Amino acid sequence: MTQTILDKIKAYKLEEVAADKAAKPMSEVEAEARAASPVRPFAQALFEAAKTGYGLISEVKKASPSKGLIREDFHPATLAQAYERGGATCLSVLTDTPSFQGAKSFLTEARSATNMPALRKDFMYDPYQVAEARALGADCILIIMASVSDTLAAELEDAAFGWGMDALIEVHDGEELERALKLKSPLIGVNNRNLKTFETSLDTTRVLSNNVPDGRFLISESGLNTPADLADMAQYGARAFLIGESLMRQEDVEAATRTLLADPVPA
Ligand SMILES: O=C(O)c1ccccc1NCC(=O)[C@H](O)[C@H](O)COP(=O)(O)O
Repeated sequence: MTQTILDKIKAYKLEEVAADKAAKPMSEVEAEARAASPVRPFAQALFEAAKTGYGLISEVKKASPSKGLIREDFHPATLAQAYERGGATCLSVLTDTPSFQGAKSFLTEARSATNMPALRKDFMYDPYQVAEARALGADCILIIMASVSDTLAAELEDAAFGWGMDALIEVHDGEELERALKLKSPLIGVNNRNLKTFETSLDTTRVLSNNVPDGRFLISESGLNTPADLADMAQYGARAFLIGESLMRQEDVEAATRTLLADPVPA
């Protein structure tokens, strides 16, 4: 069977984590996590923003497997500040290096330059990475249901909650959504991009939104470009969005963020 990009990422990520553990034991990472900047309320910030407008998780993203280099002029702290001035609610910072040209330090730099809560955007397979996320200052972690078992997803979620963080549970189809709903987190991210094929369609949110029950908070992720896209997704119950590429391609990130959020459809 051919390997998907997710399989490849998982393989090198497990090696990376094993090397990290050998270099720095869990006890040291836990000590760093305990000493880190206090947790900022990620989910709560989105719930509040969605009452009167849209919640925006603005992504600090230099490159991707599907698009290659997205932004040459890339300074995480400056970009994060532009997002904040433009009205974003939260940050998402890619910390994976091989596929996204991200870095762990980008998370700390971006978050500490703003007052926004931050998501560690990475591929999580081990509670060690969750403690490390907190040590870097993260307020939320990502759990990609396409890439983990139910048991591991619950273990990662428990670890995040144990550190006082939130967990964004990401799904792309009905089966993953059903599994995600067995977890406790209210944050359900529907990724419009199929991470195995890169095919991106807003139909993913349109279809899956029917099966997101009351009490869960729907976040539409990927492939969102315009205010009309956001208004469209809002008709399906998504009042928060995770957006990277379309904002990262703008010269004036602050103005582009403001424009995107300017005219929300009423809640
Ligand atoms: O973006 C990719 O090409 C990608 C490939 C494989 C795994 C994950 C990938 N992206 C992660 C994301 O989900 C997006 O960075 C995020 O939702 C923002 O999407 P966009 O606004 O389309 O940059």
